[in-house]
Amino acid sequence: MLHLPTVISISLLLNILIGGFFITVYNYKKQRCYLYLGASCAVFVVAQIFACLRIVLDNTFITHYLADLCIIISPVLAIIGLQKVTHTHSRTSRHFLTLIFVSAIILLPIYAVTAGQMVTSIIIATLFMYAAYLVHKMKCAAPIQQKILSACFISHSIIMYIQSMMLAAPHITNTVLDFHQPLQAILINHIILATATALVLPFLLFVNIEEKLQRLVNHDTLTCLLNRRGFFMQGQALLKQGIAHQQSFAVVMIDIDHFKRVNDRYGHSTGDTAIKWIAQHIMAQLNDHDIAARIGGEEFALLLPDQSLYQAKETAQRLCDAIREHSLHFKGNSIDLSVSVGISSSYDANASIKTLLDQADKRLYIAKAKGRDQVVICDHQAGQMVNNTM
Ligand SMILES: Nc1nc2c(ncn2[C@@H]2O[C@H](COP(=O)(O)OP(=O)(O)OP(=O)(O)O)[C@@H](O)[C@H]2O)c(=O)[nH]1
Repeated sequence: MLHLPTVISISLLLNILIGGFFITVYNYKKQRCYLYLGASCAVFVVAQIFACLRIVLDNTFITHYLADLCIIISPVLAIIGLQKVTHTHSRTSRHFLTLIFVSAIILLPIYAVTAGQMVTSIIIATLFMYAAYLVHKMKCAAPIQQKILSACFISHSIIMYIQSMMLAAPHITNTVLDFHQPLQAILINHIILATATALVLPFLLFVNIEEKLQRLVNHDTLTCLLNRRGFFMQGQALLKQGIAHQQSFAVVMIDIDHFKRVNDRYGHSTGDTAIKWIAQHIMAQLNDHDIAARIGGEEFALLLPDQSLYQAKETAQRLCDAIREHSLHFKGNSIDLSVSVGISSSYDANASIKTLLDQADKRLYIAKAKGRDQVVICDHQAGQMVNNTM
């Protein structure tokens, strides 16, 4: 069996370090999830100190009542911190305050007897189950760590339920049962699991935040499509993959016609709505593996894997038709829009997103020059231009 004072000392030290780390991050980033997680570690440390005082202090109000209350408050703070990360905190914080208040009242007459410990175990077992559910629901790019954290919370919850049953057993069966050893083992497990949870949590949070930052860096906030950077990154990866499978690729450049007039006539906010409206039309034409981006003010780009030039032309044509045939209705105005499209395609193993985009841009320029609202798939070649004029 592990030596209890050693386990407690290591746990205290780790929780102080991790709590201090969270508070430092909070001071730097001002994100309240870190404050709650830091506070959770701090309260866990206080709970352990209160509980350890049993050795030298004969005051059950501090060593049992306050210790138990802190043991309940610590996971509550961790859960609120987790909810702030997952944005699921809307109304539950008030419920947690009520839970702490009700626990404080229930424990008051029973904290010095076994029932107090039992109630505390059941409350924190339930809190840990809820925390496991929150972690399980989290969208995260670190599935292994997410599973480890979930497993920590679930096993913690199970041992707390077992502890409450062991504490209740002698009273229910009316016999003297000696659970001293197993209860001590549970206490050690409880301390180890709480500390392990505090260790895995920061990693998961940083992966989560890194993911959000990546999203912000690679996506356009107005349309939620990829931005130019995201298009180049994802596009190049997709292109490489496709070349390995000898797939063809089409790159499509789309530009809204006379967009300046929309801004000048209806205002910039209507212009923004028009950009979003066009983005929705674009999304409606895409297959699962296609990628779409807003690569400039009123310029969009698509990468259509496994589509020939002519298949891409059909897709672009459908898009042109849909935009022309519908009007944008906004703030009492009915606005007619159209787009011009240039497409390039390649089977070439040396093709890059940049060269395909440059070629598509050239063809887009031709579409504009030819009168807009049309798809062009070929440069001037031998005096002939293959295009589709409306
Ligand atoms: N509302 C809004 N307008 C934007 C945004 N980004 C760029 N623009 C506007 O888009 C317009 C682009 O104008 P131009 O490049 O002259 O092109 P155009 O008027 O669309 O004409 P053609 O492309 O030649 O058909 C400019 O007026 C920009 O101010 C944006 O995010 N929101």
